[in-house]
Amino acid sequence: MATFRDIVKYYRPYRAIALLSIAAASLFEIVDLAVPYTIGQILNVLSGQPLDALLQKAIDAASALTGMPANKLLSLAVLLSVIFLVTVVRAPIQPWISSWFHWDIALRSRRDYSGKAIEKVLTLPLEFYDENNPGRIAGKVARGIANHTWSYPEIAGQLIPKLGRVLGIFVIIWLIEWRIAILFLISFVFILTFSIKDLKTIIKIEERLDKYAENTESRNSEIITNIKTVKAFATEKQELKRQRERLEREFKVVDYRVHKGYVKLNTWQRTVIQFCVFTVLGLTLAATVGGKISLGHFVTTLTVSSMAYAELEPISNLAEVFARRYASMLRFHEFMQQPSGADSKGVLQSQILSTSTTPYKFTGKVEFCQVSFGYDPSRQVLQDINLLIEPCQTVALVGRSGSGKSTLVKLLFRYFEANRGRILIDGEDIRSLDVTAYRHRLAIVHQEVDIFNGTLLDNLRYGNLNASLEQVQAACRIARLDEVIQQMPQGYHTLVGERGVRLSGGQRQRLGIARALLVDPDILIFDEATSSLDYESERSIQLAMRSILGTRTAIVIAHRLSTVREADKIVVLDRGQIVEVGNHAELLRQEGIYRRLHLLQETGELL
Ligand SMILES: Nc1ncnc2c1ncn2[C@@H]1O[C@H](COP(=O)(O)OP(=O)(O)OP(=O)(O)O)[C@@H](O)[C@H]1O
Repeated sequence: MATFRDIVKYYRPYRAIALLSIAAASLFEIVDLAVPYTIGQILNVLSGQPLDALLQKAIDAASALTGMPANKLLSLAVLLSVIFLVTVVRAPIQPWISSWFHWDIALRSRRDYSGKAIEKVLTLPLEFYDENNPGRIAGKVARGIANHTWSYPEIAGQLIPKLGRVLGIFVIIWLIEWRIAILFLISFVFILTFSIKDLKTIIKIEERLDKYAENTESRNSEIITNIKTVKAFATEKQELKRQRERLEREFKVVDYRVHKGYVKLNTWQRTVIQFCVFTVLGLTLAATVGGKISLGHFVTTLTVSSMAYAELEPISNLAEVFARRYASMLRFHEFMQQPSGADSKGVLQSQILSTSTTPYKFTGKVEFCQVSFGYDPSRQVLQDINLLIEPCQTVALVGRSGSGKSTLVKLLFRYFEANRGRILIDGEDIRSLDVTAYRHRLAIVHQEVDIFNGTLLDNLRYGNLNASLEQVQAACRIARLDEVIQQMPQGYHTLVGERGVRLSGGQRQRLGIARALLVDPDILIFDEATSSLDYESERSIQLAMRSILGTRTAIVIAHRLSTVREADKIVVLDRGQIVEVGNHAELLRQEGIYRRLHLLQETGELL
């Protein structure tokens, strides 16, 4: 569970400058108190009452220095100079000494943590993304960072200096009349203690609210991502109703619990404050009438104590705003504490160093030795997998849905680590290799090929930024994408993705194949690459694949057996185990699962 301390740690790199700027801001707030004090003393000069001893000494010193008599005029001149110093002279200095640094630190920290959040996003394990949708993650990060940025200047530049000012006021009143100072202190402690108690309760509700907001955002993002399904099933009304209910629930908590909580807090605070101001007025007046304090001190005490009580409202507002933001800052911290994936150790460092690390080059021989794996260790998804893939062989993985085909590939990519057994590439355990350099030698064509916003060329070069145009064109020819590109308005420079031309499913897959080829991988994996296409697209992709197979190790996961007929080795998986291995003809003779699947498809039925 994250705490306030964890949040403060975000500013640790700027500790020294933060402490200095907070001290400077507090000092300026305290120096400000010289104004009501000096005005009190001016009143004493004007009404012929004695000045405070220290001030009188200063005036005598000024008289000695200038040769002027220590009269009313000199006293007023000295007092005015004090006011000039702490107001006019201070004015241009204050923003640079205090405000500049508060925002500078907040903005630096925002830059640091935005970078760290992206780092986290890039290194979180894949299963995290299975459990949390993009809307939820993006919302958490955006709210957390924004709230951090706004909170720092308010706390460091306002809340703490204001508390410093209240402390200064207490000292002034103490010097004038300690009994009033005690009353002032008690009232302050009382108000602040009860305010903090109330705020703690409200923070708890805010935490709940933050979770509600996250759920709503998460569903919004799902609606946007799955809008085609929403429209196809005509569930707009249903979605709207559900979101409205969520918003209503959020509103009720915000309005009746949080907002009402703040108004109640404000109500009693104001009443108590006004009562305290009134009491101080009564006591100070009594002390003045009783001759215990001068008229100047009466004015000073009354002014500074009113200033102090007036500070209570902004202090409480700042605390309130902080409380509203606190929950999302804690949640952001919890997100940042998520353990990075085991596969990501050193990923970012090795990417930076990639130019200096020697790239791997494999023949493409892969061995799975007694590999067992379960996402949840108590439920094995793969059991005792033993499989040898020779260099440049084409191996097809076949089996019912959920039999573990994709999981096998995920293990090969090191997205997850096997619970038991080893995976070897050219005889080396893949766990002993640098994960980034190793993955650079692998490429996969997914069923759904991701397109990034940019030109076709950017998308093709995604895995290999150094690929020349000739290499790109050659890869596109093999992937049979060249004829598609020729028809595009700007050829390779046509914008695709979010703000560009929409590509069809088949075109996307061919782009995926060309992109994978440009990496020149030692092992190429086709993950059900043709299962969602029409016959013509499927055929052109099969032709593309045919010209690649045999040039490197290839693993094909396919539901349509027609695409794997020509594989050197077909591996049939069933409930996480290899049950049959052989080529097409051999497996047909075995009269096992493969033959049954084959017959099912021959008769036109889908798996
Ligand atoms: N991230 C995950 N967390 C937990 N269980 C998972 C995860 N991914 C897959 N599984 C489970 O592991 C088993 C094997 O899934 P896998 O995706 O490897 O099968 P598959 O043979 O590729 O299926 P399909 O052909 O339908 O894609 C299934 O029971 C599935 O529910």
